[in-house]
Amino acid sequence: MLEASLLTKDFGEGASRVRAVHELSLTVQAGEVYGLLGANGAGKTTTLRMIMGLLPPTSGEVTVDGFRVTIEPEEVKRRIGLVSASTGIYQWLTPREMLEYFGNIYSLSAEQISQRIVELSQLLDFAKFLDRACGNLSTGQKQRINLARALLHDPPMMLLDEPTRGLDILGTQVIFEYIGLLKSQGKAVVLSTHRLDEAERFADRFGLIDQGSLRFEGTLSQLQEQTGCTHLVDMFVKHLGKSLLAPASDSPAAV
Ligand SMILES: Nc1ncnc2c1ncn2[C@@H]1O[C@H](COP(=O)(O)OP(=O)(O)OP(=O)(O)O)[C@@H](O)[C@H]1O
Repeated sequence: MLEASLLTKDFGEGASRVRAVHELSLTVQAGEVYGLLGANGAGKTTTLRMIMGLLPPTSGEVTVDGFRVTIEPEEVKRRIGLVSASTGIYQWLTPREMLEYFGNIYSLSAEQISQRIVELSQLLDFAKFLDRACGNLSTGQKQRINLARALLHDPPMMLLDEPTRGLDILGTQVIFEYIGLLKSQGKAVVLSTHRLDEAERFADRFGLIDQGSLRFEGTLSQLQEQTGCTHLVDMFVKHLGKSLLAPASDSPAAV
């Protein structure tokens, strides 16, 4: 489903040039949750942005469902949904209007849009406030609309960038259920998070990224074998400890 091959991203020029991601390769299959884990500034968001076609890689390639992001970025975008802590909501629109708006952007027909709104409002339990202004909804209710928006075009692949950041226990629970839903629907999921407990609970495989490079990769038992540690948190402290303590701006390798 997803294949990222030797992705590298440099920011800046000359002496101030910084390598945020260095020759990172990973694959994610349909129905699999891949936990992309790393400290602040490790390169997670930069990697996700390259996968989505929002940021051109300095070198390397991403293929989603057979489409190469450097050649057919629109085909790749069409196959990916993004949930990020910073996604905004249109305060003056109702959830129905907002989903109609995004459905049009994704070139869905009016019939497809109204069918998806019915399905998603049942799945994510927001039928009761479909026609209330988003500005008057609670944080948790707005979050459900954002989750629905990411699924509207029924993409086979979902990127979740720190999806529980800033959420309370109930909001976090909604995200947990959402990940379960994505898995049951056979989506390929990349979950980028600092929350190692969350990752350990949901991910089938993990990539531990440090200073832009994937240092360890595998299932929990493979990582346990590779690192000699039982839990993800111990792997971090033992093997990536220095970067956990370093300020974010010091993390990437200067090139
Ligand atoms: N547009 C940019 N220009 C210059 N440097 C950037 C840019 N975007 C990211 N970086 C740098 O690249 C490095 C990797 O950043 P990135 O946001 O990918 O890390 P991250 O793992 O997502 O971190 P966090 O968990 O803190 O969000 C950081 O040092 C960051 O400062």
